[in-house]
Amino acid sequence: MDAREMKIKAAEAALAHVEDGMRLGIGTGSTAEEFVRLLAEKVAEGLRVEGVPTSERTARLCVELGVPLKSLDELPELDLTIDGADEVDGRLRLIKGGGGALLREKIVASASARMIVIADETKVVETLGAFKLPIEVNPFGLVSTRIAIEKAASRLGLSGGIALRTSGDGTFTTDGGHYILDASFGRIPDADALASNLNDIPGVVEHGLFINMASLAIIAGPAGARTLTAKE
Ligand SMILES: O=C[C@H](O)[C@H](O)[C@H](O)COP(=O)(O)O
Repeated sequence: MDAREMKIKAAEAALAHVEDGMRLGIGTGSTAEEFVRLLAEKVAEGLRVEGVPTSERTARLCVELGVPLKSLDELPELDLTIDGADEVDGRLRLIKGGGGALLREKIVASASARMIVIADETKVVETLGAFKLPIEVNPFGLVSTRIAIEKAASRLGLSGGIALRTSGDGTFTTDGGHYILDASFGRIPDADALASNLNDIPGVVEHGLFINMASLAIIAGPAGARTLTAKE
């Protein structure tokens, strides 16, 4: 089974959690897009759902495939969000934002009664941090904010490069008009402490640590899909 087939397996298993009439948060990324394709087939067969997309990219795909959309202001409380992740640990803590959609993803997941993560086996880790942690920042005061992040990380014994994300020949800009700093910490032994320290930095708009948000992860490997629930 190749990587795409594993993503489809995880997306198929997630679809089983979608019920008629649900208000859905719809994630961003290649795995979430497999979910959108399968969801669109069910919508064409008569399933009634309303989706809130977590990015302009996801919104475009939903419109193209006929998945009905609303804004989060129109549907401020959602039943379920289904989204991908860049890393998942045993407590279902996540790193997200590889595609730059972390802010809207976190807002939408927070507005949802449940969040299910879909991913292939390669995303499951013992300790978060091998994937560079995306940190969304306000362009104003970028250098000061980067220094504040370095100091906060250093207080927790973390070090590593913090790079401004680029795209093509310019700076990558999120749907919200912010920049992303990708932090190469390598290993984040205390993700909860890092999340809380980053939350305290004014120039940080949001970070890619999703803690206590996912209630279930559907992980697909060569042998099929399995579910993970948070270990106590
Ligand atoms: O900003 C992007 C999102 O957090 C994605 O859900 C994450 O990067 C995983 O994407 P993919 O399914 O393409 O690996």
